[in-house]
Amino acid sequence: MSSPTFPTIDISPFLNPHTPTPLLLSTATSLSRACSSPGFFYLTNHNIPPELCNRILNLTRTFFLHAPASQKQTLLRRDVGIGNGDGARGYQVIGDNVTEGKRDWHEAVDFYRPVREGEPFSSPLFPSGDDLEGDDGEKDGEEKKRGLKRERAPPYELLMGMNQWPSGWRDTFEIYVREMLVLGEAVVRAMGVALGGGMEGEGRFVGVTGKSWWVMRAIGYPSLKEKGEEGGVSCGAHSDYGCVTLLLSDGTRGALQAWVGDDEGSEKGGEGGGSEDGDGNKGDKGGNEKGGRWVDVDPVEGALVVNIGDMMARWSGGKWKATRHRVVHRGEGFRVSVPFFFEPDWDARVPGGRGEGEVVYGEYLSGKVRGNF
Ligand SMILES: O=C(O)CCC(=O)C(=O)O
Ligand SMILES: [Fe+2]
Repeated sequence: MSSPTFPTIDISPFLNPHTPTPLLLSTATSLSRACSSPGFFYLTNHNIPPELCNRILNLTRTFFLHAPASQKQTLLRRDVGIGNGDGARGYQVIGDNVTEGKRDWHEAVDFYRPVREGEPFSSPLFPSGDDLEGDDGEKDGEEKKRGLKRERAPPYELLMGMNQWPSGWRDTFEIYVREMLVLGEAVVRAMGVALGGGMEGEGRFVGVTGKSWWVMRAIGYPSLKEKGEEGGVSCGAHSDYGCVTLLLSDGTRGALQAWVGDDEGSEKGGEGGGSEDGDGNKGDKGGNEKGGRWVDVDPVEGALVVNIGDMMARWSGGKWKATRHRVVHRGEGFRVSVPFFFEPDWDARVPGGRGEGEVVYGEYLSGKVRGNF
């Protein structure tokens, strides 16, 4: 497969409060070009310390390769109504997801925004608004001081449970989440400028992502070769369905691939046909392979790989693409990646896409996770 020509966006102008306007505008223009086509790009000067990224990847690798089966069993994602299950958070074994009749050859731990007091607002999924968040990294100290912190007890509604942290992960990953939220906000400010045609657009997405219902997946991919699954996929073709995906991965090459070359990668691309995944971050699967090709999106030292999801494609009025991608790891070694999905607020209203009306993001996400779509 030929080398990718994915663009690089230096996001530092949007992280520095003293950046002169012309530089902000030119960054936004480059970003817009990258989001229109190919819909994947490298993000540099993002301010995430390299040591933190390494710690995240090392914790992930060590857990998947060395954690005792009993720990994985304890963290298992469970269905709503079963123990502490919320149908979303927790550990998934290899082969849990099936795409086009083939098992996705990865294991993963999924985390979501902690559920906080009074959130997510008017959702019928969470009518009381009374529960306090027990695993809230951001307000942890403050809540403890005020004597408010307590664990919420199961049973949980769909998506409303507690994050299941492997031992030794929580402190480091919560720092990482905070960094990702700062970065995500900078990226959507730049996107607002890009779509708004000037600096007045900068706040456009801040109001609908300020309480981002983020998702983070820590993923482990054994080589398909080692498992005798050469014909299979590590993660089947899909578009992400939220706003912006910020992907950290190890140095494995030739694994992540993006569909480049036609518009079929956008929201309703392809003929469907993917089966339910329930991963909490996947848009449409399946695909029509005419008129384009799969191109490797190899890791670049110090850069994050970024792509946009279906919700941002909708907000762009179809100008930008939620490019389909997949992972096919047939090389050597065990690959790890940690995508962070910077998503809309639970109650954000997102305009209709092709053939679909407006959606409230939390309801849309619930439908995806429940597998009704
Ligand atoms: O592991 C990767 O490189 C990408 C994973 C992915 O596309 C996803 O989880 O949505
Ligand atoms: Fe994805």
